[in-house]
Amino acid sequence: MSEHGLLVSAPGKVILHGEHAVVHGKAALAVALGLRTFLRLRPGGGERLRIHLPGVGPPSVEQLDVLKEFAGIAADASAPDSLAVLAFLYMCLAISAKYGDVPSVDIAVWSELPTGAGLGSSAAYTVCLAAALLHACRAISCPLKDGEATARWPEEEMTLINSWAFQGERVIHGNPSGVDNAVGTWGMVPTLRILLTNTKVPRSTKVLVAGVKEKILKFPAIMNPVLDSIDAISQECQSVLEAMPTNPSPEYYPILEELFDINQHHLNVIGVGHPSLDRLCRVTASHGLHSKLTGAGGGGCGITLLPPGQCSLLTLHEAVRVQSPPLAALSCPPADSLAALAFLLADATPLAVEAAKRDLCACGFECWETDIGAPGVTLHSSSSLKAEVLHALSES
Ligand SMILES: Nc1ncnc2c1ncn2[C@@H]1O[C@H](COP(=O)(O)OP(=O)(O)O)[C@@H](O)[C@H]1O
Ligand SMILES: C[C@@](O)(CCOP(=O)(O)O)CC(=O)O
Ligand SMILES: [Mg+2]
Repeated sequence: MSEHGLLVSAPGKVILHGEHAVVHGKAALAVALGLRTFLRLRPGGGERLRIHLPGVGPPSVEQLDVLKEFAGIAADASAPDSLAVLAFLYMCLAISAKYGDVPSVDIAVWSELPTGAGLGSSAAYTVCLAAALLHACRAISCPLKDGEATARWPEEEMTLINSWAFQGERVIHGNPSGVDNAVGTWGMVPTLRILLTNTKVPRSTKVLVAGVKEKILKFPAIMNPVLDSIDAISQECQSVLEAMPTNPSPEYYPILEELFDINQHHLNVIGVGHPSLDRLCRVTASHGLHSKLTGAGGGGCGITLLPPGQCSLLTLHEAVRVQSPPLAALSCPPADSLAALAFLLADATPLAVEAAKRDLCACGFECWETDIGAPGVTLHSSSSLKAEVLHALSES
C-alpha cells in the first residue's frame, strides 16, 4: 500500500432501457459512464469497532435495526449520510464475519457523480467499498504491480466484489436489481454518444422503486403489460445496437429515437416521471433530439441520444437558419447543392446539440456530453490519479 493508501474507483452508469422493469425480472441495457467514485483506504488508528453478527448473508430487517440503533440512526432514516454509514457498517461487519477481521481502517470517498440523480452513485460507492474492504481483509488479491498505473482484479474476484456491492445496494435501495453494481464492477463497452442532463430535482431510488411495486400490486393487469413492453424495447434496442457496428446505416437511428420516446411514455405510466423530465424532453424535441429519463426517475437525470453526423428535418431547419449564406440563398449547380447539403447535414447535429444545451441550461438544468463506456472497478497507483482527486480524498 502506498503512502496514499489503497486507491480504488468505480464508474457510474447510464441505463438506456429497462430501469424499474429490471427490478421485476425484465431485461435492462446499461453502460458504464466516464464519471467515477474514488475511495482511499488507509490503516486506521488503534481504536476499532468490533461487532459479531449472528450470520452473514443478505441483511435482514432485524440486523439493520440493530445497526441503526448502534450508529444512532433513526429507524426510518433516508438521509444520504445515514444510508451511506449504514451500508458501510453492514459491509464492514459482514465481510469481517466471513473472511476475518477487516483491520482498523480510515476510509475517504469522493465522487465525480451527482448523488441521487439516477447515475448509479450508490452502486459506485458500494463497489468501491466492497473492493477496498475485501482487499483489507485479504479476501481478494492486490493485482497492482510496482510501476503500474492501474490494475483490475481477476474475474472470480470481481464476482466477489460484485456480490458484496449488491449487499451494500440492498441496504441503500431496499430491493435493487443488481444492474448498477454489475456495471460498476465490470464496466461496459462504448455504444452511443449521449447528452446527459441533470434536472437537479432530488429523489430517492428506494422510494421510487417502492412506488412502482405498489402500482403493480394495485393494477397488475395494467402494469405488467407495460413492463413486458419495456422488456421488448430493451431487446429491440439490443438487436439494433448489435447490428449497427457491422452495418452503420443511418436508418437505425430513427429506431433508437423512437424506442426512447416510447419508453419515456411507459416510464410516465408506471409513475416515475416528473414535470422537470417532461420539460427536458420537450426542450430537446424542439431541436429534433430524443430523450428519456435514466435511472429511477422522479427528477434526477435524463439522457438524449446524439446521432453522429445525422439530423432530422427540424435540425436541418436550425442549421439553415444559422448558416451563412442560408441554404435558401445558395445558387449553385445541383452537385454543389448536394455537397453543401451534405456539409450542413454533417454539421447540423453539433448545432442542434449546442442549441439544446443552451435551452436546457436556461431551465436551470446542468448538461454535458459524455463518454459512455468505461472500465469497471479499478485499483490505482497514486501517480495515476489526477491531483484534484487526490486532493479531494485527502480533504475528506
Ligand atoms: N460518494 C458517496 N459517498 C457516500 N455515499 C454515497 C455516495 N454516493 C452515493 N452514496 C449513497 O447512495 C445514495 C444515493 O443512491 P440512490 O438514491 O440510489 O441514487 P443514485 O442514482 O445516485 O444511485 C446516497 O443517499 C448515499 O447514501
Ligand atoms: C430503478 C432502477 O432500475 C435503477 C436505479 O438506478 P439509480 O439508483 O437511480 O441510479 C433500480 C434497480 O435496478 O435497482
Ligand atoms: Mg442507486
